Amino acid sequence: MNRLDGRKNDEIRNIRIIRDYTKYAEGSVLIEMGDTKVLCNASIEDRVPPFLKNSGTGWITAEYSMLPRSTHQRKVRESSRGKVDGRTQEIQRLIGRALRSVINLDALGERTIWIDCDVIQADGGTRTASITGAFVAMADALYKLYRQKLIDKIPIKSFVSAVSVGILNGENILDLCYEEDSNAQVDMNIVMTDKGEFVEVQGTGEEFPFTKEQLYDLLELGEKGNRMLIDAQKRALGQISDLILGTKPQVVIATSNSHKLEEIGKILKDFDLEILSMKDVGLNGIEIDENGATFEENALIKAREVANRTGKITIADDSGLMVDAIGGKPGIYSSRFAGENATDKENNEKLLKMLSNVNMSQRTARFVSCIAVVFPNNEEFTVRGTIEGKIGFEEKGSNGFGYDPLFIVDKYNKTFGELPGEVKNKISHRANALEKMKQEFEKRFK
Ligand SMILES: O=c1nc[nH]c2c1ncn2[C@H]1C[C@H](O)[C@@H](COP(=O)(O)OP(=O)(O)OP(=O)(O)O)O1
Ligand SMILES: [Mg+2]
Repeated sequence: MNRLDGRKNDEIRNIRIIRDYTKYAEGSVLIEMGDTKVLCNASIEDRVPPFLKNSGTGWITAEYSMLPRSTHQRKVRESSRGKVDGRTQEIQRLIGRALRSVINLDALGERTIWIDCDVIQADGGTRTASITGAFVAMADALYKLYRQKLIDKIPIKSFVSAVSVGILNGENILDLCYEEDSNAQVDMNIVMTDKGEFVEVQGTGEEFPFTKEQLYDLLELGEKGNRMLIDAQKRALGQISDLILGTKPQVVIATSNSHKLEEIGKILKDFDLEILSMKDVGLNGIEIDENGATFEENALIKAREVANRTGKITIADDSGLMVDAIGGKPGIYSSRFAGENATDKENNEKLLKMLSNVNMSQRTARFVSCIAVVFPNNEEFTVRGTIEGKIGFEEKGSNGFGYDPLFIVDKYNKTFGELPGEVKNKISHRANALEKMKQEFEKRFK
């Protein structure tokens, strides 16, 4: 069957989760599922309803509302009508139940999390989108409490999301839009955790009762949809997701240079990170056009490309040698100094030749390493490290790579080729850049 928007039966609509959407709420998320858009805000209040007073336990409650012009025809505001209708009540209770099911309310302490879901555009599945978005808003709000050290861990037991499934013209379909929903014979909302458990199943076959077999098939489809939604939540939450799940953040080192991979990996050892190579993420050998005008631009080009392809935190390095006597060359062209596929040896020979008439005092140079870090939510930063030295008259030592045998480190009067790797990794341009990166990470990971 061809669906209205060309989707396959088991495909969800395009999902977009935008965090920090408004500025006052502790957690604020705009979730879009196709044309359905819901603003989900989570607010923390330092008290609980009377029935929980002095119990040490927290509470989560939700309100849901549709803006007047979220639908085809204007809908009177419930506040103007003076009462909340049955559908609204039913939905807000559903949202509250779904979120409470995954929170350890004891660990929350005597606090209430208010969840406000306001539908700004409705195209089917507003209650399910509300749950999926509200979970992210709630996680953000709880993370704030955690950062303020008001709670010692985020009291989330599982992720939770919701999706609709249904039977339309005899076929099982996932994530119905409004028009599909209004014509469906069977209509079901499925709320699930990341462990594949059901929190709630609401299914009706008003005109067309359904069989147990059909129910099983629909549950399976719902499971598939929820898995994709929880992936999207994890992506949107980034590091917070790792904190909740107790998993190590995965970081991809986007380099085709095995020496760099080794150096960066060693320097990052004291971080609680899972380091992945290009090979680990199946991107070994991809070509990235380093056409930027600066080290920073090139590092960002590499990191963005791999972050986009993997959805993981990505680190890239763009580095090179700058020699004063030749106006800072080879600079960003260091790896292709003697031609597009030049070897280290060819590059070194070319450099020695260009400097053959330059005496030692004029052979000052520095290595530059620019490290770019790109996060799945498109946040990014760059840092730069350098080390000063001089270019020798001949290659010395066989440690390291690239221009290392020619680069005499001021402090040691030895080349990087002669110095042991441990020494290089403590003082190099890359070590300096990574130290700055570490400071940036500490701001984000603690
Ligand atoms: O510690 C170093 N010791 C010696 N030479 C170095 C160093 N750090 C950078 N260099 C030189 C090697 C290469 O000629 C160029 C980097 O070029 P650059 O494009 O950043 O790296 P790349 O192409 O080898 O790997 P990739 O771009 O996949 O990360 O600077
Ligand atoms: Mg390169």
